[in-house]
Amino acid sequence: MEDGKPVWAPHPADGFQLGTIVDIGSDSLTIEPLKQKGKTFLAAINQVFPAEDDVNKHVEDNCSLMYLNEATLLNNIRVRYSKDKIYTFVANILIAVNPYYDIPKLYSPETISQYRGRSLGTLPPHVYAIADKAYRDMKVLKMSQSIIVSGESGAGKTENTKFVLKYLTTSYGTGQDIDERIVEANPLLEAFGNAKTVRNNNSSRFGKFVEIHFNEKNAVVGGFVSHYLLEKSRICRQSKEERNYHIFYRLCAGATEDIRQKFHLSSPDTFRHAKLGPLKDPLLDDQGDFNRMSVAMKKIGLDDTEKLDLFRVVAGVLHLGNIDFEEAGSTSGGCAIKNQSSQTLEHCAELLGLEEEDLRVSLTSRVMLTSAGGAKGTVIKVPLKVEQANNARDALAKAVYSRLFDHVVTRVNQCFPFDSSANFIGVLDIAGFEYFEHNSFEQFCINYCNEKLQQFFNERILKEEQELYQREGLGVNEVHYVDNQDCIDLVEAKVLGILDILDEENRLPQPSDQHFTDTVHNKHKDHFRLTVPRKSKLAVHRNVRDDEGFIIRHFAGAVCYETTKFVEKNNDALHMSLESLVSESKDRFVRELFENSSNSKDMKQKAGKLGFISVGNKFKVGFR
Ligand SMILES: Nc1ncnc2c1ncn2[C@@H]1O[C@H](COP(=O)(O)OP(=O)(O)OP(=O)(O)O)[C@@H](O)[C@H]1O
Repeated sequence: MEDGKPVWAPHPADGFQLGTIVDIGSDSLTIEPLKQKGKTFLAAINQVFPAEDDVNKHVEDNCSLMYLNEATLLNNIRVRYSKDKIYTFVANILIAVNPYYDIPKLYSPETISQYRGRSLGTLPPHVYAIADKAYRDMKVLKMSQSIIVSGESGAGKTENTKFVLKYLTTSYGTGQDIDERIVEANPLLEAFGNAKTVRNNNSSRFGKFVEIHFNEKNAVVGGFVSHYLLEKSRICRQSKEERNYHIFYRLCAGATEDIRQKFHLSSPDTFRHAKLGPLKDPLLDDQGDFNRMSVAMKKIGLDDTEKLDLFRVVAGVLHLGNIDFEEAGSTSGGCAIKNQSSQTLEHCAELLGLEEEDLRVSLTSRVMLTSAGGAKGTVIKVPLKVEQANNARDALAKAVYSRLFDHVVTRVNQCFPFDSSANFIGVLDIAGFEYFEHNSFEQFCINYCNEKLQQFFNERILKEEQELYQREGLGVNEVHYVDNQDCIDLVEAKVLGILDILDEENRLPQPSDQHFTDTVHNKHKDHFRLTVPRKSKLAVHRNVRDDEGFIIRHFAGAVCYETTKFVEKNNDALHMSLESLVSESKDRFVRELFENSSNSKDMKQKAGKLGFISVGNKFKVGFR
């Protein structure tokens, strides 16, 4: 840093501030802000950085800055953002900042045609430039390519993913129906897999990898969507200010009178699973979205019967949530369905193709096979307590809805079939890093995935690039970065990892969140990445007891997880009586939802043995 020249220094409250150094201490500098003369503040020496000569000038690629440091990189993006230039390159990586409004012409057909066939860097940074590079690389290298989209919840991943799809199908499609179908599949997926959260009115609650397939002549021939675990807990419980999946509200708001009557629908506030969060949001138009979704369904080829099948099951899940139980008042210690719920039970049975009496029995008792004693293998019916029946009801709702979502994805894939393809361009869009005031098992799983993605980025960009520089003899100084393997091990290591500790807890005769949390702390007493909530910088977390939560220091920041319901949320098992009930539904569609599940038999066996199927473990396997 040169004498008298402006520097960037981290202000205690206002981010990096431009100022001059007025005094030098042993480990800190006194900075006088250029805009607030006299209001000096202290900053650590190693966090004060030289500023560019003209801080209002911006460059299209961060790599072209004279000084490369955290402050100059951020300032460049900030200056560009203020001029509606939301995209910035870092060599062949693209940074996008969410503008939260439609920038005129940014994604127009003219802009699409401008980027066609143009090398990276010849036009202003744009997501179209990345899509075109992927296409040209696929063509030249004759290899499939993938684009990874990563960022916090609400950063704009899904929107940019859609721009990539639109760009590729418009520029390199065959002008046939299929191009439009690939783009139109999104509203349907989003209706069933997205929800309003505190961060994002249209937050994807599932991860996806979308492949656009090309033939030998490099023209679009079809697409394929793979999805990763839908956030199931949302189906029965949402945090304050959040909603369930869009489809529940859209169906209530937009269904025709005929459908409303047939499916016994009314306003969302009459349904337990839809009324928790805000019913109305000024930015959400459930009725309009229902109409748009219906148009999209038609465009991708869903006929009326298929549409009604989907809606009927959604209505069934809504009614299921309204079934209430009370103590049976007999010596059995079990429970019964409340009288007020009898009509709901009837509706639910009708919509899901079940016998009302069978549903009643399966929700209030479970069938078990004795495994010991003289009567080995005898079927006995065990009455459920109110709490257990509530759990069984919710487990059924989650199972039915998530199978329905699997079906939606499968059905979407049938809309853009292809016989063969030469290569594909894949776009990975998974739920972004999340941290709230209160974080639970969902945030834990999502952040673990993002930790894995960050590791991939570290390996691919930082490690491999540096190895290449070394091999080619470029005297570039080594860039040190924080390896996050220790954080990943903390979560996924065999036996000692948090996910395995949680699975172990689920297998105990009387699992508890407190015992699980204590075990995590005991097994990782001095782990750099793990600490007790008391150590949080935020007062709200300091009230959380040691056996009620833990803090993990993630690559993107420390997150305090409250472990209440971790054990319950980690268990995906549906008791066998309910599982067989729905698998034998009179309704062909419902029956097939359960028949078609790829590993349902395997799962049933596991659930039978352990009474437990691990959600966390599914995440772990999914992201290997
Ligand atoms: N380029 C853009 N132009 C205009 N609006 C945008 C753009 N990118 C994002 N948005 C707005 O921000 C909202 C959130 O973006 P998006 O859903 O893509 O975030 P996300 O990163 O996928 O979040 P999540 O991880 O929660 O799914 C969008 O619904 C849209 O309103």
